[in-house]
Amino acid sequence: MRIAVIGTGYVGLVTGTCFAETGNQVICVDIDAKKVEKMKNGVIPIYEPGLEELFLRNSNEGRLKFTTSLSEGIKDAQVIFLALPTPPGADGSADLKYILKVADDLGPILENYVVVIDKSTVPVGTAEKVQAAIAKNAKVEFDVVSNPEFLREGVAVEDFMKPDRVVIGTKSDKAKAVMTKLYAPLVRQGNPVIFMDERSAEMTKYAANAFLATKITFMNEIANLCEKVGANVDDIRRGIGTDSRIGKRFLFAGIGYGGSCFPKDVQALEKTSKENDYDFKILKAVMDVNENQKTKLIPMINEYFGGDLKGKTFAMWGLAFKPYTDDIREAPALYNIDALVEAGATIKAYDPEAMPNVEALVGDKITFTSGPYEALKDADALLIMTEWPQFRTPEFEVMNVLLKNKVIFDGRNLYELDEIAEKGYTYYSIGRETVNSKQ
Ligand SMILES: NC(=O)c1ccc[n+]([C@@H]2O[C@H](COP(=O)([O-])OP(=O)(O)OC[C@H]3O[C@@H](n4cnc5c(N)ncnc54)[C@H](O)[C@@H]3O)[C@@H](O)[C@H]2O)c1
Ligand SMILES: O=c1ccn([C@@H]2O[C@H](COP(=O)(O)OP(=O)(O)O[C@H]3O[C@H](CO)[C@@H](O)[C@H](O)[C@H]3O)[C@@H](O)[C@H]2O)c(=O)[nH]1
Repeated sequence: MRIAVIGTGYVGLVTGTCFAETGNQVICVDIDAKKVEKMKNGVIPIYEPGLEELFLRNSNEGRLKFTTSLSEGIKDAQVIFLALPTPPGADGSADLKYILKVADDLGPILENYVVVIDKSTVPVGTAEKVQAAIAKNAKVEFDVVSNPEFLREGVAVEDFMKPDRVVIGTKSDKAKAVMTKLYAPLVRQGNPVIFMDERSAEMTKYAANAFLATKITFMNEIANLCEKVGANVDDIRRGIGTDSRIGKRFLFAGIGYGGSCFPKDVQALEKTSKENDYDFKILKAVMDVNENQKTKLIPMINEYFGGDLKGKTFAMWGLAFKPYTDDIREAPALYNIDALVEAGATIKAYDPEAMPNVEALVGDKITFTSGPYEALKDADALLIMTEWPQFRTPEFEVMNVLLKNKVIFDGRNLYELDEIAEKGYTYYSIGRETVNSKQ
């Protein structure tokens, strides 16, 4: 099949690359000329495990191409994916300007029947808006389909190539046939393609993200209560996660959810509810709890240092919003950097992938080190923001020498309490008893 993908962010690049890998001819279109030039030269613009290999193979074998020209990109395409940003607008609702601009531009240049696919996360009713925007100037038949994407950053290739399910919103039999053929190589037995109408498909995406954000937030609230009653949230997680009705995944308490999706999508769904005269109370509570959770370690840090952080130096391990990505959008680390710098502290940070992105954002507000141990030298404490696997089994003997105080504030519960007590550390974590080795 001949496929055009408009927008080469995370979703566009993974969609284009994976569909090239299944034997299609793919052209990716982006207005960012520098990025397109890079990709034409075989340079992948994001860090995503496993993607570069597929990107290079399919580029080299001529199945994956790049252009800045929309008309060149969509020429002879049978399907056009819209993988464009839908950031929060001033009022929190998803801003559709990128999607509707491309829809406007597509109308006059379509030359034959095509299926236009909304891959972006868009509010209910967007497929109808896209349909109307294209129809204003279209001279040929076309269908607009809602096909939300459920991939997670860090495991995006795996999620895309072996999806739990594919959701397709369309009432057109012609579009259904095209979509079925397109996804046939990706859908394993038992992992279905689920057809529904456009509005339900759009709503499914928000329901999935809001449900997962709520699940995490529920555990964060359980963690906050555990701290007050002297229980251990990790035991609670194991205790409830083994109930198959609850499930083991997305029950990890921590310093809140971040990333480019959960925060904006929960906000957008709440906005949709409001616009439709529905008071979605849970979502408001989820946003409220998550807001506080992100800087949950700050009061603990203040408690330890007697409320004065001026002149203190903190080593920060992890900056990305989650491991295996360089994405820092809504990363809890950024909120902690702001709070600590505001309080007069200095930060030395290390992240295996995300340092260039943070540097571009915060400049010399903090310093960066070439490895995790370099960050510890003369630091008053260690803060853990992201659960990169290399932080899980550190050389405590090396740490003992470098850190000024044997104290760790861990936003990701990386260490067992008895292990850390044995090493002589004071250890603050989430939803667990504080290990106090100060005396
Ligand atoms: N990032 C994820 O993990 C993820 C997963 C599922 C769904 N989504 C959704 O997918 C959508 C895209 O997300 P993303 O993270 O890939 O976005 P992104 O912001 O990383 O990238 C979007 C790309 O679109 C390009 N663009 C903007 N206007 C354009 C135009 N007129 N023509 C061509 N290109 C244009 C930008 O230059 C950029 O490269 C969003 O709706 C998001 O909510 C994201
Ligand atoms: O038990 C958990 C699981 C996740 N998180 C946090 O939740 C956020 C999101 O994590 P994750 O869902 O793994 O990453 P994303 O790449 O943002 O993926 C989410 O957002 C995408 C964009 O919509 C969807 O496609 C995915 O299905 C959905 O999982 C991160 O800050 C994680 O640290 C926790 O705190 N505890």
